[in-house]
Amino acid sequence: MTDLAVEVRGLRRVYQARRGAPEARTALDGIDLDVVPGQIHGLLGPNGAGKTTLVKILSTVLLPTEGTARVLGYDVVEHRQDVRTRIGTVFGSERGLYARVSVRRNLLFWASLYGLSGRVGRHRTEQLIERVGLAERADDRVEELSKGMVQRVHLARGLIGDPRMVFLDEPTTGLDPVAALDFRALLGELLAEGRTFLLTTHDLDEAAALCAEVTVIDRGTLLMTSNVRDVGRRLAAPDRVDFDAEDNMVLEKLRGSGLVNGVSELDKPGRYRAEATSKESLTSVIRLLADEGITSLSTSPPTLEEVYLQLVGDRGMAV
Ligand SMILES: Nc1ncnc2c1ncn2[C@@H]1O[C@H](COP(=O)(O)OP(=O)(O)OP(=O)(O)O)[C@@H](O)[C@H]1O
Repeated sequence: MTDLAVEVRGLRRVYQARRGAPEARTALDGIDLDVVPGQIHGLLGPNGAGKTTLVKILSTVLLPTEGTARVLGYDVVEHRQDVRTRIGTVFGSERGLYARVSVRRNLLFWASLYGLSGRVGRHRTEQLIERVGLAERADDRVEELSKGMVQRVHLARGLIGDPRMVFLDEPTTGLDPVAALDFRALLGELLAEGRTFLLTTHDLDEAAALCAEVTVIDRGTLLMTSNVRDVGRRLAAPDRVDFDAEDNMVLEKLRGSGLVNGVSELDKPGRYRAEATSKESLTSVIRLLADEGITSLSTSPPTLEEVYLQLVGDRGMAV
């Protein structure tokens, strides 16, 4: 028995050719993934990378073509029901809720689908309504709510079975910044209760802020799994050096040194960023600056966004 919340090995999924789609399409081409319990694990990748396909297999909605996937120790094919009763799914789209029915009745309905008894279902429903901050709107129809409120109902629905593992597919898409922050704060609380989340998102700042680990996939293959803090160190990309300079001479010297790819001015006037050509040249850049009497130095590894862009490259826009 594994201690991992999600353990995926050699997972492939081919969508077979059919009328209207004459060619078979390989959405996942041998993915391995480990998700440590009690964390938010980010799943990143451009459109069509295979993220939704992976999440659908993990939530037992779709069968794999090859390979294995276990969720909370249970095989998604052989122990489908064990997986289903222990997971929650929150998809960013509007599916899964009855627009003309109240928040409360929607949740009661999902509680009964989950097999909760009337009393437990009612209790859980009231708890979750409170939890997601919708007590005053509980009798409103879902169609009368704002997008952010609907997302909260989705989250409440995903939590109705008190799942240990929650799959979130772009949960903050379309939310205003304040609503997105609220949503993230709520995730933080849920995390503290010992749940595990697999979060699909296109928002790299969100991933960097929320996730302990991130996995990047593209064209059905894994490009990287990394701890978010170490993500910048995963690439050969060299660090940057930020420094204050009053004198253009220093900038010219640096630019002519062959040690940097470029020097650019940052938001603050007089503060610059030099990108070293390699890890080795970084030391020489620092020495050169120090020799010029510049002491206000700080180095930083590439951000998640920079790493992502380097991995995915111009595939970001191409499908
Ligand atoms: N039902 C389907 N039938 C055929 N091909 C499909 C089906 N669902 C997805 N695909 C294909 O599988 C590939 C992966 O799609 P998937 O939806 O998993 O990507 P994604 O990473 O979730 O993309 P996005 O970020 O756009 O949501 C794509 O090429 C897509 O066209």
